[in-house]
Amino acid sequence: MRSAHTVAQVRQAEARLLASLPPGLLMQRAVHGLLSHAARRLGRVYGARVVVLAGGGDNGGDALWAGARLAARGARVDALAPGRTHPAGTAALLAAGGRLHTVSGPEPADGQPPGPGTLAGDDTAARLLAMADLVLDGLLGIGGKGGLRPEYARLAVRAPRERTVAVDVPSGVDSDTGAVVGPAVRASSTVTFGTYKRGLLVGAGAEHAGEVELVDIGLTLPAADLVALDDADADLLLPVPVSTDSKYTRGVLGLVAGSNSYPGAAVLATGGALRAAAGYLRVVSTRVAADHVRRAHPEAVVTEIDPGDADAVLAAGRVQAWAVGSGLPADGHTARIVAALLTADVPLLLDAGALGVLAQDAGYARALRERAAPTLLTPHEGEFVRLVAALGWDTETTVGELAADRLAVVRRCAAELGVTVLLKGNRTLIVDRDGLARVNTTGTPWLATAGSGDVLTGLCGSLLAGGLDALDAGSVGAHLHGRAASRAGRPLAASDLPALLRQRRTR
Ligand SMILES: NC(=O)C1=CN([C@@H]2O[C@H](COP(=O)(O)OP(=O)(O)OC[C@H]3O[C@@H](n4cnc5c(N)ncnc54)[C@H](OP(=O)(O)O)[C@@H]3O)[C@@H](O)[C@H]2O)[C@@H](O)CC1
Ligand SMILES: Nc1ncnc2c1ncn2[C@@H]1O[C@H](COP(=O)(O)OP(=O)(O)O)[C@@H](O)[C@H]1O
Ligand SMILES: [K+]
Repeated sequence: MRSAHTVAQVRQAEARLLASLPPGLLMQRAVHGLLSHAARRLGRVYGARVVVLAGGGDNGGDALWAGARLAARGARVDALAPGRTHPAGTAALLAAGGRLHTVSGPEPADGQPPGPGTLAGDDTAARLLAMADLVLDGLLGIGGKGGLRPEYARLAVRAPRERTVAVDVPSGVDSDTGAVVGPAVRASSTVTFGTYKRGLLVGAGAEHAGEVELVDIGLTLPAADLVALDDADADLLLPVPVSTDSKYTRGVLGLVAGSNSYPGAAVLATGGALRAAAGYLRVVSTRVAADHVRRAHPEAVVTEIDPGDADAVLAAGRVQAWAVGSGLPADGHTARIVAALLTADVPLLLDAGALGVLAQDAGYARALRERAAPTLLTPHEGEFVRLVAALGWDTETTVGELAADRLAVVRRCAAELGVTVLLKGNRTLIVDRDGLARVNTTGTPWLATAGSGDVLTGLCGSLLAGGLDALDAGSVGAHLHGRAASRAGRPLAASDLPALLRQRRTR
């Protein structure tokens, strides 16, 4: 399990630790981790060309110190700085034979840098970066605020992604939100200290960070309210049958999905549901979709209903969870079924057409809040925006806020509706009514294909029926869904996913 913390939490933990340690020791712990990572990436340090991008704070200090250690081991190290630099780090680099260039814009005819070293222009900076075997991005860490200033931005955009290691966070990425406003460093790996910063796991920041390595520097942090599951965590949470189980005790899922227009959604959701946790699957569909499901999945128990026949849905039989919406239109028929299922006292997953129904009437908010059993909503971003518009949120503002602080927006929605929200997309977020959050780090952009969300619905519904709470069902479902996608051929079709869900089990 990877835990993420805010800058404020890191600062507090750092202050406590600094008071008990000799000066500079914390930075040296960070430097030690950074150096190991850099040496591993270089393979051979002696003779390698390394460029350090050095901002004015401690993040620059980390990078300069690591540069000094690499220089001492025979690397050719050039530091490029937009202005003044960390004094001790600079002294260490120069003493080890590294060079410092203050980058001033156009090639300088003459002039004095603000500190030691020489003045250099953009062309020199670009040449050194192009030749570098490795670039350490120490422009800005958790002290960064707002978009990069122009003199920082010029260096940031020239760092070659495939050879750049970000120190703590990629410069230009907001450590708390993952938002990227304007130019920012894109790294192929990031070495972060003490804990994951939220911005490394969520939003655009996750994409800029590349692979993230955590270096333990001894910080003591509070329990995290944002975590990412690893394979082992998902495996442990996954319900497995025991010798006393029957198909009923493993959990029965009721899946209301598919329509004449979208029968495939029912087939896909059924495929996902059959390879998760439930021991018995009741699929409730109108005629065309019901026929498709029967043919594709003989093990599903299919009840055929007339459109909108909510009584027939409830009469399909006892279930431990309902999942409704995949392939259903957001119309009056679906509204009747949604209204009936909202009153059912078992966990309920609402997706696609069911979310469309909720978005048409603010009155559903009350029904959601009044439910005693867990509720999981699984919108993609468009569905999310329409859903919260029904709560009176301004659409344009919501879209902007999703880019600026995705986690905060999903938290607000989950709290307001008293439900767990799974917001799909790259780095799917799962947030419960109390604000506890998970971010999914599995998957590939090939999942952006019609129907893959239907498989996820079946999967998460099945996990709810198997007894997981909504936060676990959503996050384990998203984790397994992404893992299946990583194993799929390319291009991926949504119908490839169910069979690939089968291969992961270790228990
Ligand atoms: N916490 C820990 O446990 C440990 C932390 N460690 C390390 O310390 C790092 C934090 O260092 P930090 O506090 O010195 O901040 P840092 O990120 O270097 O930036 C500050 C400078 O940036 C400037 N600046 C700000 N915004 C800007 C912008 N948009 N564009 C341009 N400039 C901008 C700002 O200038 P000012 O606005 O004040 O003029 C200031 O000079 C942390 O990430 C980690 O690497 C490890 O060594 C040990 C353990
Ligand atoms: N760029 C992306 N990277 C990783 N996963 C993605 C990306 N875009 C979408 N996904 C995933 O693909 C699935 C798409 O679901 P959804 O939009 O509901 O599709 P549909 O409704 O057609 O089934 C979700 O699980 C989502 O998280
Ligand atoms: K950085």
